[in-house]
Amino acid sequence: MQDAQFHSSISQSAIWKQLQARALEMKKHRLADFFAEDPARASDFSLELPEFLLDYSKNQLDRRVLVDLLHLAREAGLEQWREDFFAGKPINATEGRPVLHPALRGGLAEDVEIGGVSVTSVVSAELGRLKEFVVLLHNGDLTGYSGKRITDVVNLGVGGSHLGPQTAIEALRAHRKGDVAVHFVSNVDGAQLTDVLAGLDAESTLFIVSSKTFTTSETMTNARSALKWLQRAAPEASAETLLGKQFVAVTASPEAAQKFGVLPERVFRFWDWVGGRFSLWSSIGLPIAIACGFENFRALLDGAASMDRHFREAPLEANAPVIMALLSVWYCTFMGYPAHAVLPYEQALHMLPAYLQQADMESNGKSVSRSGADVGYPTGPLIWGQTGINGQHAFYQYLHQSPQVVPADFIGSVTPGHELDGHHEILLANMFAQSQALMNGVDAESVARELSAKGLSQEEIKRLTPFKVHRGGKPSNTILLKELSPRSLGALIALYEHKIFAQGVVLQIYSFDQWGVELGKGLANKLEPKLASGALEGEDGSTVQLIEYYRRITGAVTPAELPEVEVAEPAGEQA
Ligand SMILES: O=P(O)(O)OC[C@H]1O[C@](O)(CO)[C@@H](O)[C@@H]1O
Repeated sequence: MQDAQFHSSISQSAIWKQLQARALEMKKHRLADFFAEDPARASDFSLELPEFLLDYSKNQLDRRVLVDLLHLAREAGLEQWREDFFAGKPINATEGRPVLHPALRGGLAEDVEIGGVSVTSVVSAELGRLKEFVVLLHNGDLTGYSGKRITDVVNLGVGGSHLGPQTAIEALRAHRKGDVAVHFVSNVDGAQLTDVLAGLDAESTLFIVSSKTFTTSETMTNARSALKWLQRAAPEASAETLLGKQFVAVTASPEAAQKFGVLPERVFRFWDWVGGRFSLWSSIGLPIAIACGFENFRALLDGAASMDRHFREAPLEANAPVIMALLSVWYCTFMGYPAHAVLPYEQALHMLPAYLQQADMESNGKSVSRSGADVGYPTGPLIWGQTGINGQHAFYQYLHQSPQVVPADFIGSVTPGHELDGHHEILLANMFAQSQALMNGVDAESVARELSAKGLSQEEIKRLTPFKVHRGGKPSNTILLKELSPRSLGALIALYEHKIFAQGVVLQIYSFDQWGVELGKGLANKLEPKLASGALEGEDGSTVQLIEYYRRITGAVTPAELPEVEVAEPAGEQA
């Protein structure tokens, strides 16, 4: 909506062209040399916020590029978009909605009304209900059909209705409260529900059906199977009783939840102005409040609100989410690096890469600009990763020596989340060493020196050197938390949320819709009834073959009905 005021096609702007030229120039520059050329680089290319230090000095750019990127952001109207976002304007234009997840954590400067209703007041009323429920649960006042106290909670939800809560609960291991265990089932593969239920007692298990739409087939199928499990255990109890006592719903569609049979007082709601992948701050966070206590959930919200304030108020050049967004734009769009690794050096953050995969890729994996035209440039990286130490012994080889450059975020904490001596120093030393190694590499001369010191012959040195050279020049950010707490986790996740938004604004795409996931959902619904029987006309050859194979193996149709399929001779055994 602001495009008339700012550059309507950012890739046609002079600053865009300048950045393209700068990218060619920067590719020739040795990353490690930036520090010698610019002694203040480490501190000037860093931001210290209350919860963490963001060191972005190990990136493949100099001050001029940074200035140009900030210029690009201004030309794209980022400051205006930021204002509209916090003011509750309908910036999710393809769905005609505002985007107000900051309101869930007290992150707005001023209240916003939607349909004449204050957002702040509905949020605080719902939080109050959540708190009461958690207190009842922790006090042992909630019972199952037989009167046994609820000891286990199973969250049935997928995507944003799963990843946020589980990521946060894992991250806050050291902050668990109460003795109610929380479990997650996200996959419609019945193996997961079967496994989780195998360890549980039907008399003392509560299910949370978490679904913004309350139509997601995976979640609804799991919910129906969970009810059947209860019914098998308690044939004497009515479905109404079981649903009333042992089901809770979290949804933006309360009518659908009630229709399913959940009692109105057990339906916790959120709103269509909260995107699924940004919903952990809403009632979707109920499992977090159960596992870690309401106070810790509140601290998580407060941490995120502090990042909202920073993002809202800090000038672009001192704004952590903006800087991270611009670096991502730089690599993905100008330098042509399609992937970005998230590497937590905290076991508790092991689910963060998966969480950020949804948050970032479902938001910015787009190919149409806000005008509806083909965007013509990459809009966001492929996010991947896992805990750094495990990655070091798996895929870091690729990071160090592949010709592909994969920028990375190293995330660690100064304070350990345990009491074991010596571990944390090794962990942090590894984190610092890896970003240093990726940046500096090791040249042929140094390799040869090292091999010679080991007494190798000149011939051997010559033969081995090329394999041991690390070209370096691999960029990274380091986010060093003071400690991993509910508050710092909130700030960290909100940092990435705003990075994602700012990147989308600069690249002129809509970050808050996800039409790309609808196609597959629709086709799955269409194919599901065809698995067992029915005509397959109109389906492509591969799909027909897969379904026919399925039918043959399951015996869904007699072999006589199947076309001849040539079966290849088994090949020799392979590793
Ligand atoms: O909460 P729901 O409506 O079940 O949706 C789950 C997830 O599915 C998606 O729509 C993608 O398929 C996500 O955006 C969302 O988080």
